[in-house]
Amino acid sequence: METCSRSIEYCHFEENSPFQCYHTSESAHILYQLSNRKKPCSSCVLCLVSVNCSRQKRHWKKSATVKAVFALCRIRNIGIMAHIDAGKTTTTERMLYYSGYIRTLGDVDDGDTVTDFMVQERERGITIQSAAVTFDWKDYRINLIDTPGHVDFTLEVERCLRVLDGAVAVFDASAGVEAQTLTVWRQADKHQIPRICFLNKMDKNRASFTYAVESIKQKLKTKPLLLQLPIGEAKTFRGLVDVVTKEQMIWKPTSDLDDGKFFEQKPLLETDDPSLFQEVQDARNTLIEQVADLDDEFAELILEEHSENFDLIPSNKLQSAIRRVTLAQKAVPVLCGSALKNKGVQPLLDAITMYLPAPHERSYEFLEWYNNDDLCALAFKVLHDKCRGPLVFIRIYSGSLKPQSAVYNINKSCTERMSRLLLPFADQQIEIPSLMPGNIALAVGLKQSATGDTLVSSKASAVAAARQAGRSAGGEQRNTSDIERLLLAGVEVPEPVFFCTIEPPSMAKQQDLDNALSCLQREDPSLKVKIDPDTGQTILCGMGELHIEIIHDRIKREYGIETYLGPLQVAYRETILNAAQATDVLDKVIGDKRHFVTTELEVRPVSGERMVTKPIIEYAESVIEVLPKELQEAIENGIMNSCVQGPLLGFPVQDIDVTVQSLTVHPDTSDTMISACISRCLQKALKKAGIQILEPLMSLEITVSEDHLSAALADLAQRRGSIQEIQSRQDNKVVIAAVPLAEMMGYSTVLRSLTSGSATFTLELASYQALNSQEQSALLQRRMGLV
Ligand SMILES: Nc1nc2c(ncn2[C@@H]2O[C@H](COP(=O)(O)OP(=O)(O)OP(=O)(O)O)[C@@H](O)[C@H]2O)c(=O)[nH]1
Repeated sequence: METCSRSIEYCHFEENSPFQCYHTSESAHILYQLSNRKKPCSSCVLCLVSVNCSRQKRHWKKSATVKAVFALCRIRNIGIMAHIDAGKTTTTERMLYYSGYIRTLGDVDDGDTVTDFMVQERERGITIQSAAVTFDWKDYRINLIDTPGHVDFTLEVERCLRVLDGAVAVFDASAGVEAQTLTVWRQADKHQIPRICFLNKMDKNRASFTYAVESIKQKLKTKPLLLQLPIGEAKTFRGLVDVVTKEQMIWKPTSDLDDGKFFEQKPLLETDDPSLFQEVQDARNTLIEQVADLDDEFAELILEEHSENFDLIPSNKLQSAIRRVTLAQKAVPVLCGSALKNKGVQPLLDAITMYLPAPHERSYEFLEWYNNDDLCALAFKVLHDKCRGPLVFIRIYSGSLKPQSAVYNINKSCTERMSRLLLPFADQQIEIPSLMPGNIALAVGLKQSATGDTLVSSKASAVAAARQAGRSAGGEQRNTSDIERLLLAGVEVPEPVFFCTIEPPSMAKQQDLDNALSCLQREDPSLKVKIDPDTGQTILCGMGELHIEIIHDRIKREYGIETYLGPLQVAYRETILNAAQATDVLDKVIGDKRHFVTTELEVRPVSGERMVTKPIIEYAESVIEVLPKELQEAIENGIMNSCVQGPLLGFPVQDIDVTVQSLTVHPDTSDTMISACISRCLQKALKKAGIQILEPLMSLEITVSEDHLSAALADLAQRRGSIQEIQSRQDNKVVIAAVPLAEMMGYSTVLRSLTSGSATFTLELASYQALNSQEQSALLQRRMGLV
């Protein structure tokens, strides 16, 4: 080891490390990651930049030393995900405390945690926005994202999962797998994210390690690898045994401050507790067999060297095999603890560094399309800061980013300049001189970039990458799909299910409200804002009652506008009952040009398991043979526009097939006129086909004690609910039902009073179902103000 003479703080050099030291400014030096593509020179491994965190002095270390850049293999981009209230925020808070970034432990119930920093989060004790926190643990850089558990904020979870390399799924050990865990687990499957399970709340009365593990096996259909066994359960829970090393970890209060920082770690001996010793021995053998079944390299090692005695298998060999199995997503390590009682979080941090992947261990097909130095980054979240404007969270995959540099936004087709780069420490940010692949940071100064946008070095590099993408797909030519592939897998924004009007206190405030809504939309793509074409009113569309309530609250607190919300309404859909045809003629002279279109369209209902939100567009052979490409776009725009507002109640039209049977267009006709004619013709055809209103059907899961079960069921019967299953979960009953969303307004208050606050529920969109004719005419009358 030698020390770099030009470093401001200090900087170690190590032979053959893939880093090079650069001195870019007076105040800081950075390390440049060479990612095997450039020649290694004498290299920096660690670079420390001293940072002062002046805000939140009570909470934060006065001067936290933050390493500017880490070796790629020592970075972990990790998410914490779970069902609401499983303890994600509490666990994150402990991680920050043990890693030394906060001096006192915050508590969700006292509203003083670091990651739940929005006023609404602190008041309600829930996570709404995902918060990115960067901290270091034993020479590893952990970029951790605490995600919301409430279904109304599922999109927020999805958005974050895309930039993560690994995740910790937190469970309430007394409840096992709950509804929202299943949702986020499926999301993580979709993004192929290796995971670790943490069975939290082992101190709770009904906590059961065995029950929780069984429910992971059954409901998540995964293979749990038990890396720890609890010592005691519920009130007697006091520590863990590491199954791999057979070491016990016991947390004992050392002083008045029972913060769990210090714990006793020593080998578990047979004399300590013979039955626990045997249990651990058995668990280790089972673990070895499980891993050997899933990993050939480990199986070979056992067969060749240790088939006689598993005890002699070195822990590090077993750990490496567990790591390989976890990265390949063949199984999931399971750990346990109690974040609230400060037990088990340090071993969880060790497991994150040991078993979850570094950025370079994940494979991204799109990286092949970029040259080595070319920037490829994803904007995955936008926050609005009153002083600094929009702050864009960026995950960088290749190339590097520096303050004051220009980037090309592929989604927006524009070049933007960022002014500064910041490391996110919950609501505090620390300025950094550059950003290397695998890292997450905040960019200041990007005016256009929104959640989900792909950023590259320049337009030329986007075009070159598109060409490369086209070549690897086997095509010669660059086409739209190549460009689309360059956009790093878009987040699917679910359609909102609720809407209501929103009005400013006076017309003078309308502009301010519009600004606030556009900022909030850039942050949250699941929030939709529309203008009612008949009344001119602004309409707010969201994912649930809580979502709209939070938006309303934020407009008041963050933008100082007291708005009025109209009654919350359900976002229905329209579809057609039969096939029908319609014709239309548009003949208009504007200036010296004659716009002339005649068309005939046929609509047919599409049936199937899955709903088809966008219309399927087809052309009769006689049309497609002579149809120029430019006209096709105008036709499709007309069809899409028409489907946004159905002819009966103005709700989006779904599950339809539209065939263009004939089309005649005068040469001078503009595209707008073609779209208008097609749109009008389609409305006619839809009306003729008979409109069916569809309502959102929700999947409801209520966890309720046996005493209150009948009250909850009786209430459900009045809400047109159909009970699908009643399961037992420890001492509770879990009711799974399907209920129309229209019947669920204010449900949380009703359920609370029916069950004395003991029941919890989750509500998730399952499908859309047809209203019967009585319900449909009642709805029509209500909408027309007749009842
Ligand atoms: N008994 C017990 N309670 C815990 C534990 N961890 C968290 N809690 C409590 O569980 C509740 C929820 O904790 P949070 O950390 O906010 O859970 P969360 O998963 O972040 O919740 P959302 O962000 O709303 O999804 C709080 O009342 C915590 O005090 C634990 O280990 N044991």
